[in-house]
Amino acid sequence: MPKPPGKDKAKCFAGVYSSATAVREGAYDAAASFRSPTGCTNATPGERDFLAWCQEERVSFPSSHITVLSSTGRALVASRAIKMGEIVVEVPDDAVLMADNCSIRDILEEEGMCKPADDEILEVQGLIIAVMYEKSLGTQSRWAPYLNLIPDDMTHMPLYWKRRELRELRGTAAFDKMMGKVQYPADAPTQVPLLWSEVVEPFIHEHPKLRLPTGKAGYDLYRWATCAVASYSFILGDDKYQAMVPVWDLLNHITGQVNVRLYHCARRHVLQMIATRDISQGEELVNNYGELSNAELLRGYGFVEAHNVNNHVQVPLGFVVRAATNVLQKNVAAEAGTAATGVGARAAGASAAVGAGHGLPSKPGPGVLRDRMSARLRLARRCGLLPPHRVFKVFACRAPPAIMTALIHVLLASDSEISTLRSAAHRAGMMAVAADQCTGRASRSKGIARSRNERGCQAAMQARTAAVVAAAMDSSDTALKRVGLVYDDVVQRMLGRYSCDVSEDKQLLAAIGRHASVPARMHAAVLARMPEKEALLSLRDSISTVRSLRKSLHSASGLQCNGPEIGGRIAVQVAASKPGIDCMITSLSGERNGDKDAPDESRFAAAQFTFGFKV
Ligand SMILES: C[S@@+](CC[C@H](N)C(=O)[O-])C[C@H]1O[C@@H](n2cnc3c(N)ncnc32)[C@H](O)[C@@H]1O
Repeated sequence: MPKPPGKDKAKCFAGVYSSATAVREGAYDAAASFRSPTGCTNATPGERDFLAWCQEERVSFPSSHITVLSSTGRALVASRAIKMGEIVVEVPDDAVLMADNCSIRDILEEEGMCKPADDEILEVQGLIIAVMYEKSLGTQSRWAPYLNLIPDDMTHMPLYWKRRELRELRGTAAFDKMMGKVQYPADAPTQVPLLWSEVVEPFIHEHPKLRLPTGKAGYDLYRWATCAVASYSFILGDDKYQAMVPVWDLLNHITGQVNVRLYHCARRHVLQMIATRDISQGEELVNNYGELSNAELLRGYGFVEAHNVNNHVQVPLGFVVRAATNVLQKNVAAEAGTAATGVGARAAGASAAVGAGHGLPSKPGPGVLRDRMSARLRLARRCGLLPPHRVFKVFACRAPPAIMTALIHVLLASDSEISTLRSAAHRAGMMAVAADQCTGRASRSKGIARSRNERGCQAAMQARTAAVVAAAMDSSDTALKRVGLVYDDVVQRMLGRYSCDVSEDKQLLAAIGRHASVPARMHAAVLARMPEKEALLSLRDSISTVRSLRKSLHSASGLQCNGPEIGGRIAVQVAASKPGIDCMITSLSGERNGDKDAPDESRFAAAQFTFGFKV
């Protein structure tokens, strides 16, 4: 069960939003089409200058114009019907603003803030300083008309929210990321006060000739530039150049409605936006900022959506490890208690039974448990069970990622189970490499160039992953019950971090639906945090029985892989330890290599495939 919110949390919620003075009736038109409570940009005074600047810089968007829409605010809209494949925006390479081409490029380079910097975070800070400097030059900057179009007012971004308002985001991915608690910290805004005091303020002091403001004025400019880079910049090309791209950045994001794609024409040195379908006159040109949840949209862009299929909750790896440690500890304690009172393990109930066979001393010190978890995490890493950026994404109404369940299984495994798992994974990896070498030779003889090493490693990793997932599927009901206890612990802890529970969020949204006036930031916070809680509650449902847990492994939703399918398949079949369990490829897509006589799956040169399990 989730921890009920403490008194202080309930008070904070009720005091601010439910009091008669705060909730005014009639200021919200729920019947109108959705408009994010925060973030819709207004027109800015400099639009005419910007259009003249675009002409000078040969930035063109002949089939569209800037307007302000009631649903998304300022936007780029088709002035006439646009055909699929038409170029709708063209920006010469040298019109973009980057750390590498700004007026203080040499200084930024000397300071290690241009590409390639030692740390990705410094590259982002390099662009932020470039934007600060160009902005501070005023009309002297080559990009002045462009920078003037970026709103001066960025207060929709949570970076400007008051502490009390930020508390409403507690528990969300937005909050954790802003605080630098989870995920890779490079992309802004994250740890802003820290980066200001450790990177940017010292830079300003060391370069007084640049006349960048210091103190509060300096921090204000830094905070604005951070928001501008977070919500208006792009990452270009394989080299991942962080850049401000005029006009490209006038497009809003609407999940599922993207109608352009981005392209770099190296021959003509221009960045292009190309229509991906026919677009009618008056229709908004829509970009895709990524598969982002409301919490992520809010942190990075300051807006939220009404219905966002990308909503999910991010479960930090650390939570899973801590929960597994707790479950182990409780089981050891329960067993010790059982032994002391002489009650049989069966009579002591599930708790003691699920701890059986962990092979730990009756009172393991924190060091013992830590070492044990570290060893299991090393195996998990080798088997591809650690998620990107150390967070698992869990969606409502979808099974939890199979690799998350498999990881918990590994974390709880006894020493003897671990050695069996290790050798199964090793065998699977070896088989994958061997199989890959065969298919690699065949592919090369057909003139398909692929990096053998890379493919081999990828195939081995996938096979090891499949082997440990297969082992988790194959484990006893008792072992899966242990996994369920860890999930319960994770869900409970995560739900306990929010400022209130989901029913309070629902009440608030219902009040908004009844035309109650609620502060915009509060409304946005609810739309960011409620789907996360719903995903956690749905996770709890989907792991409530051993059967559903087993099913979640069968769905193998975390096992979508890119790479050579043959190696994966053979190794997976070898890895399945019990007769009757077979792993097969359930879907294939990719580039066909043209060999009509080859078996079905080998006809794909670099395929995307999904492992499925058949029991
Ligand atoms: C890259 S800019 C897009 C252009 C921006 N509307 C403008 O006129 O300057 C990103 C910002 O646009 C706004 N935005 C983008 N998509 C939105 C949406 N679906 N609803 C509301 N605001 C949106 C947010 O303020 C976001 O920070």
